[in-house]
Amino acid sequence: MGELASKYPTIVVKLGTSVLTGGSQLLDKAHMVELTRQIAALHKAGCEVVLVSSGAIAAGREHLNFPTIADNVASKQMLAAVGQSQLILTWESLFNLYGLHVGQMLLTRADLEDRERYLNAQDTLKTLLKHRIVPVINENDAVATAEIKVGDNDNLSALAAILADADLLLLLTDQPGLFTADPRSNPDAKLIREVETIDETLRSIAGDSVSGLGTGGMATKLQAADVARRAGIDVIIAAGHHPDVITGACGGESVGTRFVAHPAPLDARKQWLFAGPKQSGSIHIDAGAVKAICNQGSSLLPAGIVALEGSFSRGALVALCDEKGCEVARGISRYGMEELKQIMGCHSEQISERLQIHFGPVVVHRDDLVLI
Ligand SMILES: Nc1ncnc2c1ncn2[C@@H]1O[C@H](COP(=O)(O)OP(=O)(O)O)[C@@H](O)[C@H]1O
Ligand SMILES: N[C@@H](CCC(=O)OP(=O)(O)O)C(=O)O
Repeated sequence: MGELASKYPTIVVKLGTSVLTGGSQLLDKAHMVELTRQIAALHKAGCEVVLVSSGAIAAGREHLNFPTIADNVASKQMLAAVGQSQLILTWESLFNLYGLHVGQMLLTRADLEDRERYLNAQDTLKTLLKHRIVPVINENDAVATAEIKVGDNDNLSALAAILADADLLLLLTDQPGLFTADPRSNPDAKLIREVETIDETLRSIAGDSVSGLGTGGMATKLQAADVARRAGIDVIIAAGHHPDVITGACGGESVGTRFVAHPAPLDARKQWLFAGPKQSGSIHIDAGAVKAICNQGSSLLPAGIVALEGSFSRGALVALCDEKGCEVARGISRYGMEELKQIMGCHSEQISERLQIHFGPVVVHRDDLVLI
């Protein structure tokens, strides 16, 4: 590596709308130059850097001179369609200052849900990196409907980090990190420097976005951190306006809130399982099954099922919930909802008596299961 030393060979930097606009209604181009300079320095030092850039909707509003339009999905999709091209033009011209090119990748959940499409997206991303082009990722807002949307760029950036096999996910926002409460409404809130586990208590302090600019606030950043650290990726949430924040974070300086990567990360297929598809239903299981799955590494058998929710077919991703309704695991069901209605609560040997076609004694195999 060159003069600048980075602890992390592959980095995903996510820039929220709050950073790109500096809280205003306009893209803050001067600050975008500053962010580009830092990314280019890392690039020069030999790092692979992926950018997840929000700001399409804000850029569209600005480019159309703040039009009076209906507040609905179609209007937002129009703004995103106009703004995304402005945004990518801006990034391309800024990276050109440093002799670099960008490559645009617009993704939706549908691109990541299907394992083959996921692997295709991964190939494109890795080829861009191999050719030293800076991938710039955003959600494909212009076409994404609610059903196929990731919905926020924090979660999208965690998926991008998994796709890129990144070592660090850097979430840059308008706050110095995760606080003990939303600092906008709690002036006494304290910055949390390091997080080792993400649990319900931590989730309860991470609120939504109140600025009207961002999507998801700290709540989606915590979800993203959870997904990424389970994949063995360090995560830092920090202020996008902090001087040299990108180069500093990559050099190992203490900035913002750091989430330590899980010491025993999920393997590649389970990372995809946890991060890619949406659950299409829930299987409620009894206390014995919870214990077997969570403490003994067992598969789910029909005997432990007490109730079913939603509608899903064989091969779908489902949530496994305990008797209180809390999700304890997530996995691929080898039986569809209608088949499970007939075999729930029964012993595996009875499956063949109850179903004409059966797919083995196990409903969710331990290899297709991720604990929450
Ligand atoms: N515990 C918390 N610590 C820090 N910020 C919080 C917390 N809870 C909620 N927030 C809010 O999250 C916002 C950042 O998220 P968001 O508005 O979505 O920005 P971005 O565009 O960067 O994604 C902050 O402005 C803050 O008001
Ligand atoms: N895809 C949208 C941004 C969605 C989003 O998550 O925004 P943010 O919370 O600002 O990162 C856009 O480009 O406007």
